[in-house]
Amino acid sequence: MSSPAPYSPPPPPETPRPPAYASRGGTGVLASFRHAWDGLIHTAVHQRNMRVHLVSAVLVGLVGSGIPLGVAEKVILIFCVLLIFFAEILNSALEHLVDLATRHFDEKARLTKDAAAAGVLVLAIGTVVIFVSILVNNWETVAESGPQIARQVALGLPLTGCVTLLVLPHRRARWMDVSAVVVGALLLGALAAYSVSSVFTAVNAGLFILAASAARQRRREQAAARPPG
Ligand SMILES: Nc1ncnc2c1ncn2[C@@H]1O[C@H](COP(=O)(O)OP(=O)(O)OP(=O)(O)O)[C@@H](O)[C@H]1O
Repeated sequence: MSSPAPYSPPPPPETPRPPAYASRGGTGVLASFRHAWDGLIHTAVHQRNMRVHLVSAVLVGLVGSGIPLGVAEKVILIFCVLLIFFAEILNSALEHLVDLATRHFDEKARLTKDAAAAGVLVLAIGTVVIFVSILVNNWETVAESGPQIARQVALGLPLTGCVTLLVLPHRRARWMDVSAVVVGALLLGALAAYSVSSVFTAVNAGLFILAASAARQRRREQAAARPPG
């Protein structure tokens, strides 16, 4: 005769939580884009690793827009960046799915989340290896690009600082975010004027818009979570 299953107390009733972001209706193509954009912003706001990828991608973009690389190298770098973003977004989706299935410790839940996180890790390590190999293979070009590198560092590091500030989860005064957007946009413009690759300039502009949108969404969520009065 099989022994009765051990008693486990019923889970505490879940307190209703406000939606992470306002759900927008609609089923058209435009609505699909908006939902996808909301998902991207939500991942950037709530996933620490996504914020790390975003800042790292800006650094890759600065290298790509400062040093003249071949088409193949550019395509590989952009593809790696996109692949990491894709993996992190999928990892985040899986985490939500697991949390939806169980709010308790569960071995299968742990395996699922760990496997999804491993997928991102493998891609991130691969990207670093590819990035270093590309720089080593183009070392002559890199060595000849001293002034360009100095300019990318002078303009690019403050831009990276602006993006980092925008994605940081800590509460801060509104003027800090506004200043980061204004200064970042000016730096982007200056970098675009000297860029050797319009594709990487566009990538950095896209990442900057993503960081600014994440900052705006975070402020909205923080304002919504604040007790009234
Ligand atoms: N329900 C669960 N049951 C068992 N282990 C869990 C559960 N939820 C999370 N874990 C473990 O905790 C780790 C972190 O899970 P969490 O949901 O906090 O994701 P996270 O910190 O956002 O992860 P990541 O660093 O991949 O973004 C998981 O990789 C897993 O090992």
